[in-house]
Amino acid sequence: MALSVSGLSYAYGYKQALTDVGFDVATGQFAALLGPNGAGKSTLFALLTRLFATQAGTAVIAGHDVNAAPLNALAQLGVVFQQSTLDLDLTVQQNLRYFAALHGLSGQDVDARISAALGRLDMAERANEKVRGLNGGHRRRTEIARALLHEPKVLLLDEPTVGLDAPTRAALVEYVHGLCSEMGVTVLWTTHLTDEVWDDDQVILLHRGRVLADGRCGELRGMRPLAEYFAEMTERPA
Ligand SMILES: Nc1ncnc2c1ncn2[C@@H]1O[C@H](COP(=O)(O)OP(=O)(O)OP(=O)(O)O)[C@@H](O)[C@H]1O
Repeated sequence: MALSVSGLSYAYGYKQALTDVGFDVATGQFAALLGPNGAGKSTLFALLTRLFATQAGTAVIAGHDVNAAPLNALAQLGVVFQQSTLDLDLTVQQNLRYFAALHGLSGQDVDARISAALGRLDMAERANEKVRGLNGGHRRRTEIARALLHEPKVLLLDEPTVGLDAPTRAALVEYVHGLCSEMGVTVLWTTHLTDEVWDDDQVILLHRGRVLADGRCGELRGMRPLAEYFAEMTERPA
C-alpha cells in the first residue's frame, strides 16, 4: 500500500475532529477523500503532512510511519495546499527552482526535473511567465508540477479546485488522474464536489470525523449519481 491510515483520532481540546479513521490506498490509485464541510478533511491532511502531531493511531506513507520516520515519510510526499503558496512575482521556473533548492536538489538534474514536471502538466511553454499573469488553472498546474519535483510516491491535494470554473476544474481533475495512470503516482484528493470523482476511483467518505464508506466509486453509487449517494449518506440524522 502506498498510504495506510489506521485508528487515527484527533481532538481540538474537547472537540473531537477525527474518530478511529482508517483506510488504505494502493499504489497508483486516485483516492477521493470526500466529505462535507467540517467532516475532518483538513485535520486529516494536517496529520498526514505533520502540521499537527498525531494523538492516536498511525499513518504510513510509502512504508514510512509519519511519526517514527517523519523525514523518510515526508520525502515520499508531494503536497498541494488549498491556499496557493506560489510567489506571484517570480516566473513559473523560478518558483520551481526555489522549491528545488529548499529540498536540497541542485545541479543540472534540477533543470531536467523542472522541464519534465512542467511538460507533464502541459506547462512547458509557460516556464518563463510570471505567476501573476497566469490564470487560476495554470497556477494550480504549476503547484502540482512543483509538488512532483522530488518525485514523491504519494501526492496529497487539499480541495485543489476551489475558485476554478467548471471547465478548468474538469481539466485539472483529468491531469491528476493521468499522473496516476501514466506515472503510478498515488493521489489523495480532498473534495466536497462529487463531479470530481470517476467511477474507478476509490472513495473514502468522511463525515463528522468518521469513515462512513470506503470503496470503488462505481460500486458505492450503484445506479444513482454519486451526488445522490453522498447526500443520502451525509444528510441523514446522526
Ligand atoms: N482549531 C480548531 N479548534 C476547534 N475545532 C476545530 C478546529 N479546527 C477544526 N475544528 C473542528 O473540527 C472538525 C473538523 O474540521 P476540518 O476543518 O478538519 O473539516 P473539513 O472537512 O476540512 O471542513 P472544510 O471543508 O470546511 O475545511 C469541525 O467540526 C471543525 O469545526
